[in-house]
Amino acid sequence: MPLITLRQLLDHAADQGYGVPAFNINNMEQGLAILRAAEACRAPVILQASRGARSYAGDVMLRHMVQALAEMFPRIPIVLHQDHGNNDATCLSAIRHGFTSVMMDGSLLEDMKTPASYAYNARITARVTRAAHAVGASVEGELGVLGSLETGEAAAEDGSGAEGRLDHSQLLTDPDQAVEFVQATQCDALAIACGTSHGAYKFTRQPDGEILSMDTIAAIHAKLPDTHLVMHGSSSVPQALQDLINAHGGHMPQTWGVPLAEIERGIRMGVRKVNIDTDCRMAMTAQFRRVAQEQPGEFDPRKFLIPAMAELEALCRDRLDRFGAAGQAERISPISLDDMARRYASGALAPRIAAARAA
Ligand SMILES: O=C(CO)COP(=O)(O)O
Ligand SMILES: O=C[C@H](O)COP(=O)(O)O
Ligand SMILES: [Zn+2]
Ligand SMILES: [Zn+2]
Repeated sequence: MPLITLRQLLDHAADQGYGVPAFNINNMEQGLAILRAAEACRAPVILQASRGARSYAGDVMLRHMVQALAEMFPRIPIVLHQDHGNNDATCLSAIRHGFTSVMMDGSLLEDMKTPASYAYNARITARVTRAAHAVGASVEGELGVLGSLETGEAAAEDGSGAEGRLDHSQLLTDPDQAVEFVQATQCDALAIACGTSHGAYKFTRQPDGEILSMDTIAAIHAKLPDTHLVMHGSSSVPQALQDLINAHGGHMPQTWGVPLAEIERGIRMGVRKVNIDTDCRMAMTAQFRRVAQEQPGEFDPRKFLIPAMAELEALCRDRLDRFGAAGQAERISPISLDDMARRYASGALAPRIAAARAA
């Protein structure tokens, strides 16, 4: 089937009460593993490419790769989403290359390091949303800066993250401002900050409410019950993968990610898109290390990539299952971008925030 939009998928997920993992993709092996998982559990899926992925693989390669996946897995609804777009050009060029959805991350300036003002964020997100909706594509905005409530820092290892120390007011999305932001920008989905951060080193202990603020999500959902919320930095950093990496020559200091039970709780509170990259990286790397150590004479890359794909497929299957996306694929028939554009133009897809105003 043709690629579908994020908005169509998340409206369905909200209606049926499930969440959708958004897996980052850079190459064919990740694409095959993710789609094999989706096919096995009959789930829709979001593939997202960062700016780093676009320069690693190239826009033409990514476009054709995802088209090939859609052709190979015709029963699976696929969204192709730009992860952390930093300006209009990144988002609009993604749409030109066949992405059906973009994230305009105006919580940081274009350098993706400097926290931006609310006014800047609202202005650029509204502008990108107008342009994207004119051609039927969806937009995810972000309010609040991702970073650790333990240290006040964003993970430096990753392509997108604030530099310097942040205070609690920056690290936790303000629910009232979230209402204002959705109204001002008309975005389709809202990424929120609640103490998660990108990369493997999110928490120095099993997180509790002090350092992973699920209450923030509950408060935003209470004010914006119809807005699709997005959790970034949602890898669980499984102990088994840390152990597998470390047992085969790796050196990852002990760390904790976002417990799956907390993500499941988030899904019950309006979280519809759950961003996972680090876990996918760890799954493949663990198998690369295992094969390299157990078979030091091996030099065929496929002998590394085949078990790496199997490990990633198992991880993706687990997430699609646990978030409730399994079995949903056949319930979705694609709405074209042109039709989505008409629906936006008619006002039918405008954010519903009356309940928030009344509160
Ligand atoms: O949020 C992400 C991509 O936008 C990925 O987060 P992780 O680093 O936790 O996988
Ligand atoms: O935004 C976070 C993702 O993990 C993408 O990372 P990347 O920029 O290294 O591809
Ligand atoms: Zn951000
Ligand atoms: Zn992210």
